[in-house]
Amino acid sequence: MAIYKKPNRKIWTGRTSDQKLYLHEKVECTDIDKISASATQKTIALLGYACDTGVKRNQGRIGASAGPDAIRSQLGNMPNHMDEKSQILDCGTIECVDDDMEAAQNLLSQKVSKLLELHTFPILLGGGHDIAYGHYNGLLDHIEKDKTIGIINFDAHFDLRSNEKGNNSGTPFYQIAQDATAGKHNFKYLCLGIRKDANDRTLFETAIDFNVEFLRKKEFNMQHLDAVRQTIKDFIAGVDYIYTTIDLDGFSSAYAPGVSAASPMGFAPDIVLKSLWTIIRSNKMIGMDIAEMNPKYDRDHQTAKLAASLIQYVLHRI
Ligand SMILES: N=CN[C@@H](CCC(=O)O)C(=O)O
Ligand SMILES: [Mn+2]
Ligand SMILES: [Mn+2]
Repeated sequence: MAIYKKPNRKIWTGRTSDQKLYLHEKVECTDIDKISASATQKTIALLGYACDTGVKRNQGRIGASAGPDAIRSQLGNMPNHMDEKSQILDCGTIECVDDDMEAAQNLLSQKVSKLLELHTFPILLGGGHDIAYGHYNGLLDHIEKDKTIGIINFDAHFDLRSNEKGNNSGTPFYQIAQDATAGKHNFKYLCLGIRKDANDRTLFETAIDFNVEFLRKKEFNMQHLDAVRQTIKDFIAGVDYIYTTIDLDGFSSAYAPGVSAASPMGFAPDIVLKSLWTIIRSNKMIGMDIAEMNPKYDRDHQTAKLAASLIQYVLHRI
């Protein structure tokens, strides 16, 4: 079972002003069914995915179910540089009940489709990386049947583990690839930040079998900025829409200690921001999420602040 929990206004606190200088003053809390957005207005819709069942099933450190609220808490106190006419909505959270991750993914998909129908741009807050299966399917259900969604994943991991023994936080892109093989859609997947010390040989083989494009962490840094940009641009040119997913464990633990699987050798934020800009400029992005936020292992809210900063970066530019 899964529950849709309405947004909690109380989480949105921070410095106060009479000019909406801070995001908690700009955010409107609204039930998805009560959204009144228009196609001419830019509306960002935040939706939480409070689930770490996939992490638990994948033998990881649990705690990511508290991720969405940890990100909200940090985002609220950030400066608001959004256009006056644009809106940011907190649309609540999907909660996983009795470890029924599939029900949570399913409900998430339905809500994502609804958010697109309402002309909003969804930014989802995780939660384990199983968020990706629910998010992608919600986007897929909304778009025209002959169109292709390209997935851009910032991650240390492919998350292409077989789901033969069940679904978990390490299987979402394998599940999407399997659905594609069954004829549901095209599978186009670019993974940025892959490392040999974080993926075994079989995962590299699976990636090759599914024609996954990827940049290793040694190629995904500011020294290779032009090549990174070109890879992203070429990938985007071959698809109709982009779904962006950021797994916080792709970042080095120096930047993101609060994750389910620690990553000392991960990438740095600067190359992610440059990449996000390339994606945003394409005007093809229809959804984005931030996964694996685990406040239990965070230090000084550093990871939650990083997640909030990434969202803030997108808010002003999309
Ligand atoms: N979503 C994360 N998945 C990683 C976890 C790696 C780890 O536990 O060290 C994976 O399955 O590869
Ligand atoms: Mn990862
Ligand atoms: Mn991942």
